[in-house]
Amino acid sequence: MTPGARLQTTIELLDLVGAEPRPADATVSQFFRNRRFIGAKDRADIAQAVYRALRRRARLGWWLGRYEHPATARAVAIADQIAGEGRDADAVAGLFNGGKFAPMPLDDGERKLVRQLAGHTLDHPDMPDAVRVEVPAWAEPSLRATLGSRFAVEAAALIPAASIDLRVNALKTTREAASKQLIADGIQVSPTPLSPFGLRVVGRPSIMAHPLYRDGAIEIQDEGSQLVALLVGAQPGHQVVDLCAGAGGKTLAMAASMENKGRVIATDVLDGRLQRAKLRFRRAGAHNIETRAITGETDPWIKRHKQRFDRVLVDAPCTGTGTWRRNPDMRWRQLGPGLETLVPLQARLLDSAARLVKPGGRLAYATCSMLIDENAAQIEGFLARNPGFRVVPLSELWPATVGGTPPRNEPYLSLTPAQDDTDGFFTAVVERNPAVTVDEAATSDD
Ligand SMILES: C[S@@+](CC[C@H](N)C(=O)[O-])C[C@H]1O[C@@H](n2cnc3c(N)ncnc32)[C@H](O)[C@@H]1O
Repeated sequence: MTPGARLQTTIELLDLVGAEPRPADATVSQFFRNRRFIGAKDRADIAQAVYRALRRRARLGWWLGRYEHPATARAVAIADQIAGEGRDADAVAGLFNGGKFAPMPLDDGERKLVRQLAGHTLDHPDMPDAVRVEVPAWAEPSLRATLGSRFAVEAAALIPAASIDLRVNALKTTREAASKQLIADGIQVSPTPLSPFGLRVVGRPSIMAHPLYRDGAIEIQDEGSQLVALLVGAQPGHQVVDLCAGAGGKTLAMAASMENKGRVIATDVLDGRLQRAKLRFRRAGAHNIETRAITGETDPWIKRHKQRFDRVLVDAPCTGTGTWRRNPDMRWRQLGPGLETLVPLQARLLDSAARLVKPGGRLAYATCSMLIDENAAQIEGFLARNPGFRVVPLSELWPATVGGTPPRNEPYLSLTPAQDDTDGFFTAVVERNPAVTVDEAATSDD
């Protein structure tokens, strides 16, 4: 492809990502599936340019606002090239020549924009803090409340692309053996610092084509997710519920901790996701998982299974603010429900999940959010409503589940990209008072 054709394709894709009501990665994959004639190198360059513009969207938008130019995909691409990449303004203008597959010539407004942007760099001292670190207005107050003086550092760490992490499936192999095989096959990996089952991949090689992936011996899973699943403390023989199991990533990790002994029930409101997860369970050799579609947190199945389970995980639907490194478009386009819907839903999920927990059993609550309203504030609200539960602090939990000492001496685990080089994750574990007998507790819960 010529540079002009690559730029035009980038603009088309930026337009589509903004218009399609689904996550950018789904739009990007579909776009290339429909254009198999685009070679691998061009595809990688175009995808990289699209993601780069999404990661800089606030700053590019700020420049366009400064020069009162509408934020069209063409203008975003122009600003990205000149202010973002430091390319010569005339050379960029020259790509808009209306040639075969190249972008149409610039209009008057765009020509003016090119002149105005010439010589500027992406950051500018007049930019508000939140723009500089790419935080949208809807998340800024909550993120500031959570992070305090670490706001700018943490938000900046959410901008670059995340590494690929693998979880080695202990049902099939060991971390050492998997690591050896991957390295022998030219995929550079190193052990993750916190998860004993994690490998961090260098670069972005294709993992899904590797035999270890096809055999279910490795899964793609952020180190943070691996830690969440470990902290649940599911042991061989336990009865476990993964209430919001989705694609089953954490279900599988728990099944591995249980060595296929005992039972995990994976529930979700989306049956399609559970059906797809089943294939994944099979590939991983996890035989102790049952799936069950539920209608929601008030499903009668929950009432019928009061106090039956040793461990219950609520990996709650959330804003996903901790995953912005992987999904940069999520900052700007709210595809799912907002905080005002999610916070009460999370509280209801917690209260319902609590009903399933045996005396002495544990309820783990996790989000991939970094907002206090979805995290510590939820647990505090839960404890106020459910005095029969106590927090199991990280100092007690970590040595027995992950092993070693926790990264910080805090009651809950709050992983962040700046501190831990993981996605932003929150996990709290609470335990039902073991002294309450099943009958008493069942009555008090009705
Ligand atoms: C964060 S995702 C779960 C990711 C999954 N645990 C994993 O590790 O791959 C949250 C899930 O909650 C599900 N969900 C949303 N509302 C729910 C409800 N009321 N009851 C149960 N699941 C719900 C969503 O369908 C979604 O799959």
